[in-house]
Amino acid sequence: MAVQGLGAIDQQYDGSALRIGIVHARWNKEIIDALVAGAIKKLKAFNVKEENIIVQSVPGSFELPFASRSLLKDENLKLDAVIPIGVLIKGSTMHFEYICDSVTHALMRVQEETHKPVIFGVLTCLTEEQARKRAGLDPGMHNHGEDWGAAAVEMPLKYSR
Ligand SMILES: Nc1c(NC[C@H](O)[C@H](O)[C@H](O)CO)[nH]c(=O)[nH]c1=O
Ligand SMILES: CC(=O)[C@@H](O)COP(=O)(O)O
Repeated sequence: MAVQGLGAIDQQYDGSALRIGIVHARWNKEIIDALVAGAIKKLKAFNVKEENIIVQSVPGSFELPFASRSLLKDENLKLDAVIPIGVLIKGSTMHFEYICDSVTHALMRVQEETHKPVIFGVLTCLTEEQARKRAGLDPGMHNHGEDWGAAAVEMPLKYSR
């Protein structure tokens, strides 16, 4: 079993001045909703204000890079980081592999182009069971959305402000 969860938090972070975007896909809604809730729960635990958490949705994970870049470049939003959230579950074709690979690389490019943290919130699962466990919907693992919320606070406070 892979080591679970973030490494221990290395210092106390105060996210009260941060503005964080969450953009989520609409595929696999029950799992997505749990991951988004986990991310928001952790953002608030780090004092990020509810009004400073901007949540939007896109059709699927393939649209996450475009939306993430648009949110980060939106001068009206003034986001410090974005958490793209998607759940990709292997089907019967190679569609899964191509989306996983392209979205992963595209999200990294958004980070490099915008110089703002893009937290990797995409589950790339072979089964629905794997995805449900990683959203905390079934026992055995924690809600990975909480990890992503914590990372979205740490990174801009450490590197972007
Ligand atoms: N199969 C999954 C998809 N597929 C849809 C694509 O992400 C994209 O929206 C479509 O190809 C139009 O461009 N998306 C997920 O998020 N999860 C899946 O399991
Ligand atoms: C991740 C996907 O695109 C996948 O769920 C689509 O299923 P299929 O490969 O059977 O078309």
